[in-house]
Amino acid sequence: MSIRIKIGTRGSPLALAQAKDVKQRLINTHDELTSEGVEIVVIKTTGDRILDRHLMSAGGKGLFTKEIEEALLSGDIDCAVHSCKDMPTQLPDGLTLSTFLPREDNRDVFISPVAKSLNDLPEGSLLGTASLRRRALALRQRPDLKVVTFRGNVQSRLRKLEAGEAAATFLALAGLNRMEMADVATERLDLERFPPAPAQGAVTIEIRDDDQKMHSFLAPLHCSITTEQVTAERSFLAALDGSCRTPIAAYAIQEGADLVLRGMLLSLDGQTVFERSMRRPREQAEELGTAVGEAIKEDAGAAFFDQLKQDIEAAIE
Ligand SMILES: NCc1[nH]cc(CCC(=O)O)c1CC(=O)O
Repeated sequence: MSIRIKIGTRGSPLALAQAKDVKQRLINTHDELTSEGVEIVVIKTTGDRILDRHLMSAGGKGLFTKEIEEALLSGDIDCAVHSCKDMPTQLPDGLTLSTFLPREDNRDVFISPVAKSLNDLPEGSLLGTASLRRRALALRQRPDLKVVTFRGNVQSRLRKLEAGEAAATFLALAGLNRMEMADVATERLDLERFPPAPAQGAVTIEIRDDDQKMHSFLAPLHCSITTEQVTAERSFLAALDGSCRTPIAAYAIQEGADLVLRGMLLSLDGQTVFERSMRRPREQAEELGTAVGEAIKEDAGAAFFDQLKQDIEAAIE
């Protein structure tokens, strides 16, 4: 009997590259599965339609997953492939992130036609980014820069840069690698100086949580190292702010039997930075994320969060 699987995904070139990668991995690990047996179903999300407003004023991360999750719950698709960093920390009832693929490089890159590095940008240059984290990290180093919101997929952001709408932008190296476009990067930013978003560089597969068959079917694709890292990073995010309206960075790495998580919270102008690094046994990834998040929350204090909220509301259109 032939197997048929429907994989749901957004339609951006990056999302399609990731869905095709999952399809290929499934075919490689399941002899009984043919290319015709796997259908990639492109689903347009609210987030893809809203291009005129800042994402966060329109409602945040869930906008890119809502329609896909509805298709999953209704049985129109069997699984959904996502960039893990775009996933809200809370999923709808009945759904779960069952599988994490081996992680790509999680660093950000700096891209500019006019400067070799962030430090080399002319005084007062325009930076194009919609990410509060990238904005804060850049301003921390270069408070003289001005920020303009860059939305849309990787290709459209690069077109805006080309058209001179900003002097520089930042992108995730992972996405560029997956689209074989890493040569557009001007400078690779190191993790210490420019820490990534929680879960950056990881692809995850979402399924119905009672779908044992799909869970076992996807098992050969699962990477436990990535799962530990991403679990710690997302639990850090959840402890601080599940809504992603916060300039937050985090990355976890294994050191022997331990997992070490570095988390960072910044003011929008990058001039105030709270950071913590903690270690726990690898099987306590979730607790590690919570501990780092709680510690930073306490360091920052309620007044910091009140001010941050005001700054963000004033900054986004
Ligand atoms: N928000 C869009 C998004 N979601 C995931 C990636 C990159 C791929 C990844 O982090 O896995 C990107 C583009 C970018 O930030 O450059």
